[in-house]
Amino acid sequence: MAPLAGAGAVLAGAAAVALLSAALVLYELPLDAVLQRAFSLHTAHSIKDMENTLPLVRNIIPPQTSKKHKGQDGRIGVVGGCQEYTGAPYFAAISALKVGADLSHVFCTREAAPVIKSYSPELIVHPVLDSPGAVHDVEEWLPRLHALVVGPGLGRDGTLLKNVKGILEAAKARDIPVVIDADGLWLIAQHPALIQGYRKAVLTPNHVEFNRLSEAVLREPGNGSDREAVRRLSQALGNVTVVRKGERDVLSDGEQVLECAQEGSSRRCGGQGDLLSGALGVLVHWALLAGPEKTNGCSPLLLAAVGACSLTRQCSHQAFQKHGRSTTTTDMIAEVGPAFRRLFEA
Ligand SMILES: NC(=O)C1=CN([C@@H]2O[C@H](COP(=O)(O)OP(=O)(O)OC[C@H]3O[C@@H](n4cnc5c(N)ncnc54)[C@H](OP(=O)(O)O)[C@@H]3O)[C@@H](O)[C@H]2O)[C@@H](O)CC1
Ligand SMILES: Nc1ncnc2c1ncn2[C@@H]1O[C@H](COP(=O)(O)OP(=O)(O)OP(=O)(O)O)[C@@H](O)[C@H]1O
Ligand SMILES: [Mg+2]
Repeated sequence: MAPLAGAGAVLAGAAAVALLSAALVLYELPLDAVLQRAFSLHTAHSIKDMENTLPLVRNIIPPQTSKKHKGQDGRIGVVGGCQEYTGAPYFAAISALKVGADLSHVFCTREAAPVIKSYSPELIVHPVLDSPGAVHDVEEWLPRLHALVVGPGLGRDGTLLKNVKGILEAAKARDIPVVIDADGLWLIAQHPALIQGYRKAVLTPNHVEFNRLSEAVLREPGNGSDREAVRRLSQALGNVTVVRKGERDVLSDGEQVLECAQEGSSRRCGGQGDLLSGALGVLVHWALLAGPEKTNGCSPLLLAAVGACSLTRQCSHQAFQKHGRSTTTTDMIAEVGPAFRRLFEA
């Protein structure tokens, strides 16, 4: 059970109010889910403050019918995968499929491709990222993709980062939603203008990545416990959605600040963030497709982020119950289906 869930819980958290100068409302949600919504005084969302968020996430999930064709529920591209890191792009791409995307592509370096292919026949793997024509090669696929997840296992090689810069510019020109994670965030810290004001971007920094971005963009060290810091970073980037992962995930579009404290686990094995970014790729596509009547005026990207954060933590919780200390990200991916059903379809 999440620590703040309690009987009839609709409380104001006084300390948090003081800290945030904001209203903090706790909801008791089904399945022990606790999501806190905290809004800055600069916005007036009092009615929305009272709403639960998970039901809105449920609203954006496309119905499964026999009338659809392959690809309709999502064609996602993951940009990452190099000599050192082949697991991360695999985790992101397979998670996108397990959440419900129909097709999942990986754009990686030549030598990473056979390795990633060998993990799964379900992924479409393009060995293009270190080729001279990388930007052009990926650009050819962009019209067929609904969202890009940029960064898992990318590494920090200068040539690769230059290619990814071009790919990001091409994705923006086509208005394709992008989730930026891991070494993609390293690139953004070097070139914040790349993403400045692009409202279809979500950044998913961990503790270290958040601090690096804060230093680069705000010239201030990120304060890990300060929700305002997440809002400030989002605002400074022109309201790009920021998801700071941690003991609690803090999410902001520069106006609203949400917190996800879904019960996860104490296991901190690598790859959990990659699962989150892949899941988010699909959910961002679904949320944008759903339209305002389904999202009830809430930011679709924030809703998608709430969905991905809750799901990742629920996967962690379920996997840990079965495997304890030996839990790995592969065990969490096996829980995506059951966790999704429990959170969003029960
Ligand atoms: N199987 C695979 O292929 C995987 C590949 N991956 C890929 O690896 C690439 C690099 O990504 P990354 O996240 O390891 O970043 P990086 O800048 O090297 O920092 C790491 C260091 O930061 C610290 N640290 C981290 N969290 C912290 C915290 N909360 N609080 C405090 N400190 C914290 C900690 O340092 P410590 O101080 O413990 O030595 C940690 O060692 C990227 O491409 C990614 O996608 C991963 O996705 C995993 C699975
Ligand atoms: N201290 C914690 N307690 C509970 N859950 C956590 C904690 N830290 C992170 N998480 C959860 O773990 C998941 C991944 O976050 P993390 O900070 O490990 O990302 P990451 O470092 O990018 O992971 P990766 O190893 O994939 O790169 C998120 O769902 C986050 O909510
Ligand atoms: Mg990561």
